[in-house]
Amino acid sequence: MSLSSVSNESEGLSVDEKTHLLNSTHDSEYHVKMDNLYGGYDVLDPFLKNVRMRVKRGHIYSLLGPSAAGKTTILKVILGLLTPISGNVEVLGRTPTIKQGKRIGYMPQDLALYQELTIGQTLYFYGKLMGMSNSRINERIKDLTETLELPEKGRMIGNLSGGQKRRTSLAVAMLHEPELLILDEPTVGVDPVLREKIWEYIRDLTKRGVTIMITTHYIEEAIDGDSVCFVRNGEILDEGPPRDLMEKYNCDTLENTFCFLCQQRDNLVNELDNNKNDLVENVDPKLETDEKIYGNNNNHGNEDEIDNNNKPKSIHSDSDTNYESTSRSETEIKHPKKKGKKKKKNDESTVSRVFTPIKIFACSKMKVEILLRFPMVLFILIIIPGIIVWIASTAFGHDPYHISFYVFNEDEGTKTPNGTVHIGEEIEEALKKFTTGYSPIFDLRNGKEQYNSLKELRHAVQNGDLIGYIHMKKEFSYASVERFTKCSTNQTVVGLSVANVYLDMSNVEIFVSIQKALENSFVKVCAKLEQGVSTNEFLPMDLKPVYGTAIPSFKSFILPALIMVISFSFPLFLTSIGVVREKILGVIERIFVTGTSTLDVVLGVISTNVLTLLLQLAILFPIVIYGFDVKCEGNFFLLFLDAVSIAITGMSAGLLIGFLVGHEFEAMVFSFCFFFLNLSISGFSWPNQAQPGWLRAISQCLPTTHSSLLSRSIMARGWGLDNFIVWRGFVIIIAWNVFYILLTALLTKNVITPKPEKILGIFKRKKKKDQEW
Ligand SMILES: Nc1ncnc2c1ncn2[C@@H]1O[C@H](COP(=O)(O)OP(=O)(O)OP(=O)(O)O)[C@@H](O)[C@H]1O
Repeated sequence: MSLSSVSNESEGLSVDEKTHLLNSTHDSEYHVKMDNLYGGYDVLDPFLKNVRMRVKRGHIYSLLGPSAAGKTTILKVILGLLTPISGNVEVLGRTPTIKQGKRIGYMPQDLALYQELTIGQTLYFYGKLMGMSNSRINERIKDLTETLELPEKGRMIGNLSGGQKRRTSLAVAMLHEPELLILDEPTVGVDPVLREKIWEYIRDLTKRGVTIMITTHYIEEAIDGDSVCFVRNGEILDEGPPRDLMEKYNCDTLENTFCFLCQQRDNLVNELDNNKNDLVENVDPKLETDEKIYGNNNNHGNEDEIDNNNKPKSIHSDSDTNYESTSRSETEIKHPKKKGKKKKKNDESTVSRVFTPIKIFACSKMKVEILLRFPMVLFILIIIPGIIVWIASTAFGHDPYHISFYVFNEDEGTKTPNGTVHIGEEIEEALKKFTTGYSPIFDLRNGKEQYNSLKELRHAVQNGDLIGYIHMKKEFSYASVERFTKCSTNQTVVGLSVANVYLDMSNVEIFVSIQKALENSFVKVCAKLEQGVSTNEFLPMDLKPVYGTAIPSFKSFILPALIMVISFSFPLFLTSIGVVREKILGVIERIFVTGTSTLDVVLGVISTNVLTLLLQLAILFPIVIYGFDVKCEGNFFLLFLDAVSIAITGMSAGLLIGFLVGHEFEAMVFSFCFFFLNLSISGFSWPNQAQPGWLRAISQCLPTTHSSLLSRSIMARGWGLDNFIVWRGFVIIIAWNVFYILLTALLTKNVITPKPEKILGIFKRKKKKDQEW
């Protein structure tokens, strides 16, 4: 490779990376080297066993094998998406990490494309993640459109044919002209003419020093490659130039060669199984069997690399690799050495910045472009919180009205010096007048023909025809006058002056409203009996509000917290389900392979969601403050900050859930549980002060509790950042954000890590594939 071509291909690389590229292109004959590699999705049961391979620079290397043979798994190790359990692996002269991005192009087996983006938007997005300039991206789009016969760049991926989608996916992998191109079944669903063109194109690429690793089901197309590698059940059967292998095993096709190798391997395994009992004592039969199977059958094409004992030579000394060079027979599976201590100098160049603004912008732009594909959904998404709050403001906080209540008034009245008084009737009148914002609370039904006895009334309440009734006895007025004007303490008099109220108490809010209305009606009527005593003075207490109004409104209590609940829940659900969808599509993996960090993705998601949130709040706040007269006594900016920070908490929790689970259904269930747990103890609808001590302690740690408290404190109390409760609330919310984001970054450090999958067995996603070709 010439220096000029190196500089051409290294566009967008850091100085370290460029230096390394120059060194590596001169130093290394191989772009991929693997020795004694064990790895897979289960630490205790590695799928890849003793894999050894050599991929020469500028060669086309085909991985051939049946479905579920482990071809994709090998590619994932090379891409740094899967950490090996033991053994050596070196890609472009380094231990692979997902940060090697720009030097590798990857076309996954699944399309891994956003169906809602156009071809141009997709290529622009990945180009930006690769650090390419706009003009370079446009040039490459033009080249690739010609070479791969792509449809015009304005076409949406979702509307393309299977073959066109596959070619677009291939174009993404080739866009930045990588040194190593990894293609997982690029020719599936592509017509024979185009398949030939793709092979011609990749052959052409190899002339420029590009290495191609390709998996294919069309086994015979690999005949034109430089090397093939037969894989079965996670083992390499043999590798080498295709025609050499055919000659070696005396077969006329590659397919027959593969069948021959499989047969040979099965015979060996059977033979070993039969002899198992004869094996020497004290030798672990499994190890012995493994050694014979994996050790002796590694008849690779590069025989110069194999020592006299037919064991592959270690290409690297222990000092220049992160993994111990060891064969399975020498020692049990060893875990990778702790990284960092013995990090190669080369590896340091792969440590990219924690986040890159241009990548964040690219992620955010791509999300906005997808959102704009669904204008109706976007519109609903923006106005729906406003509608929810409007409906909630209309429904919450008012006293119930038109409650079916019966007054069973047997009171016959009594004579006083001022005339005859009918207290029962007066109470009935007072109850009738007791109205809420809309209507009288009570829908008094007192046609005596309807209910003639207390028994009938009780039955009506039991049947749900009435919510309750009040019974005033014949002597009710007489006894009330005796009790309140003459201060009689006679027990019979006191008993007769009591009206009995029977209520369906199953609904606490209705009970409280009825109780309040009854008490007020009684206070009004009975206070009149005490001459010269006004209604106010009947209760020797005057309530003066410090915060809020003399008659507290439930709306002022619930709406500020509801804004925060909405700000938290929408991003939580949308993000968790969105991330899982991207994971299933394979785009997350593809994005990570470009060297994009978790933080870039997270910040991209956050910035898009904050944009949506701003629009939501622009509708929501005016509805609450102007439409429903819930005053904001404090700093409006702080209230806004509260909503944004709890929304980011929702997003980061959603990201964490999304990265942890493997299916949309799981994401939905986990998000629901998480949301309702938060909601039920956050004091949103019932004061935290009512919770038992242990629950209160938990709720005091939750961001949602503090967000609700903050919104009420800012709106009703007018508190600012000088108040301990306010800044403590912000600190706790921000701390949770940092925690969720760091945990997500940690879990996605290696996109597929065996460890979390092992620990969280329920998240394990097993691809069940039959072993048939
Ligand atoms: N994420 C995963 N978690 C657990 N097991 C997995 C996962 N992905 C693949 N496997 C399993 O690993 C084995 C090898 O799968 P791999 O995808 O490497 O096969 P393949 O040779 O690429 O097959 P195909 O040609 O059908 O794509 C299979 O048994 C598969 O079920």
